[in-house]
Amino acid sequence: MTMSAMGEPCVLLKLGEIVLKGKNRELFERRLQGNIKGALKKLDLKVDVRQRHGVIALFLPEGTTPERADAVARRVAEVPGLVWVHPAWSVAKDPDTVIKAAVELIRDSDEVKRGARFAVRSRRRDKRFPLRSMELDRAVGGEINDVYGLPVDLKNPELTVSVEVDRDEVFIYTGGIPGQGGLPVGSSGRALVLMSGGIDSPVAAYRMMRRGLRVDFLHFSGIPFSTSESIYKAYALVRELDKFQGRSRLWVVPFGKAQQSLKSSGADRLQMVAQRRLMLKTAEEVAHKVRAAALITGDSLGQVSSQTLANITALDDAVRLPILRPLVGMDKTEIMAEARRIGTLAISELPDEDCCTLLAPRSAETRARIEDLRQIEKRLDVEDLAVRLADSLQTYEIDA
Ligand SMILES: Nc1ncnc2c1ncn2[C@@H]1O[C@H](COP(=O)(O)OP(=O)(O)OP(=O)(O)O)[C@@H](O)[C@H]1O
Repeated sequence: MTMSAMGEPCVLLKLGEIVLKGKNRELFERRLQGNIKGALKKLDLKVDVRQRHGVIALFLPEGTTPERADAVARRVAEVPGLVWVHPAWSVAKDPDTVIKAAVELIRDSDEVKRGARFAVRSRRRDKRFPLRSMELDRAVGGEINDVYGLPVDLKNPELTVSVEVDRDEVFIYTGGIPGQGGLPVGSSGRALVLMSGGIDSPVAAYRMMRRGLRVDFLHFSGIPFSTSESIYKAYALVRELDKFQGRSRLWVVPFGKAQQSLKSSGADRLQMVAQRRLMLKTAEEVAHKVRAAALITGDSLGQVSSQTLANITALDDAVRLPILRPLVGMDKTEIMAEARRIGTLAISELPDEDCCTLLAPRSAETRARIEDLRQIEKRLDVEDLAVRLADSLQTYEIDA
């Protein structure tokens, strides 16, 4: 399709919750623009990012193919903060041009070939345009109906032609990709995700990135008593999640010996909760180093024995930083569906040797008493151990 005579290829982005922000809306918008530019770096295409009222328009170089524009749209749709991403055309701001462009826009589409039912939806962000939305709908729709003979169906159209009158131009498009919603990564600060190789923690990370947190990832491996497999898995997961924020970092703590010490100190039925408390204490030390203001875990209430209300209370007691648990009220099936959608499920389902099961007792405590845990920790000088573990970190920078 060549439409260069009538306009420029672009991608129109609809902002999510940012539009509800008051005074600092501009800050959010600027951060979102930065994140979008970062996401597009690898595509090697000169993209001109322009902020409009409630939308962002990405102008692409003249002659950009629709396939290339789609690739830009798909990439940008991964950036949190946007609700819709539409590959579009920007056309001159006068009714005749808009009508012609709309007719041309759909000329080669399957819907025209099979005589699909259609509707035009117009919107004006600039009220000075000579036609009102309804009049624009009728003018564009009438012409499409004349030229192609498509039937109009306003209730349940198979093809929707959208026309948006903006400050300097009019955008027209037919389809779009749903965005991630949420807020721009970084607008809520920074947090540290406790990242196992399982299904839940990557989803928890995604959920909190979408609420505006930039996250670092921390993985505990059973090394030296297990292989490096779980590290590869954590790395693969972080690589997959990196599309949502960019420049991700994975920190790995060899945890096997510490687990062994807990076992030797007679943790017994409390081994799992004691391990998790030590992980959290270590994570808190790491959080201070990377300036993270909260910890994130994939806990979901009642899913496994360590996630009873009593045990969660015992975990919260281990640290001062807030522990965010975005999956706490989600069912496993819901978590799995989301893991599939964000691309982490297949990686999580690969086999590995999780450090937690390494020294798991035959029956685990579901009602851990904080006093008992503190006793075990005192014998081990656990605070000092957490500091030493946090010092033994290995880093992996991800540049997906
Ligand atoms: N080896 C680990 N490294 C880092 N964090 C861990 C590790 N094991 C557990 N966690 C943290 O504790 C949470 C609960 O882990 P647990 O194994 O009890 O439950 P889970 O439902 O299997 O979680 P996941 O599916 O994320 O492994 C995880 O979501 C994660 O945040």
